[in-house]
Amino acid sequence: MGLLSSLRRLYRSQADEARILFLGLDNAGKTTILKLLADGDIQTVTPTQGFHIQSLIYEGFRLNVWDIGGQRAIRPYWRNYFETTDALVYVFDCADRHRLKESGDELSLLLEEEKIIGVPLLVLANKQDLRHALPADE
Ligand SMILES: Nc1nc2c(ncn2[C@@H]2O[C@H](COP(=O)(O)OP(=O)(O)OP(=O)(O)O)[C@@H](O)[C@H]2O)c(=O)[nH]1
Ligand SMILES: [Mg+2]
Repeated sequence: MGLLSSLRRLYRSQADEARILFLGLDNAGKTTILKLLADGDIQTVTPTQGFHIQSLIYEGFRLNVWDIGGQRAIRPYWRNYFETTDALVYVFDCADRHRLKESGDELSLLLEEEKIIGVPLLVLANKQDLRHALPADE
């Protein structure tokens, strides 16, 4: 799977597991992506209150993904999860054009955080199946 191999490449250590942080605005699709990767049922996905941990195994490598809720009230708690993170995945809802700026602003704030400096970042342009979605390269 492309995303899992990308995450594996982001993290070049010899260790056999990594801690990955999934962030992005509410409704971006973080939990859905993880459930799909884990072959889970995406019909039952509801907004994440707090956080959810999903373990994914890729070619013998374990990714422990911390999926944090993106609702505005929860965002101040994102920083509590920065410590010991090996990579950060930031998910954009490309179909929600009204909130692209808000999402970009949150990402900019994140990148100013000292604990995140040097942590590999993967930006995921989600919801590309929707006709009005902004293409990933934009
Ligand atoms: N069309 C489309 N819908 C998607 C996609 N990914 C997620 N969704 C839908 O987007 C909605 C929100 O998905 P979630 O996975 O709950 O979003 P989240 O980022 O985890 O949201 P929070 O937990 O509130 O931070 C759900 O209705 C999903 O079915 C996608 O790639 N395409
Ligand atoms: Mg969620």
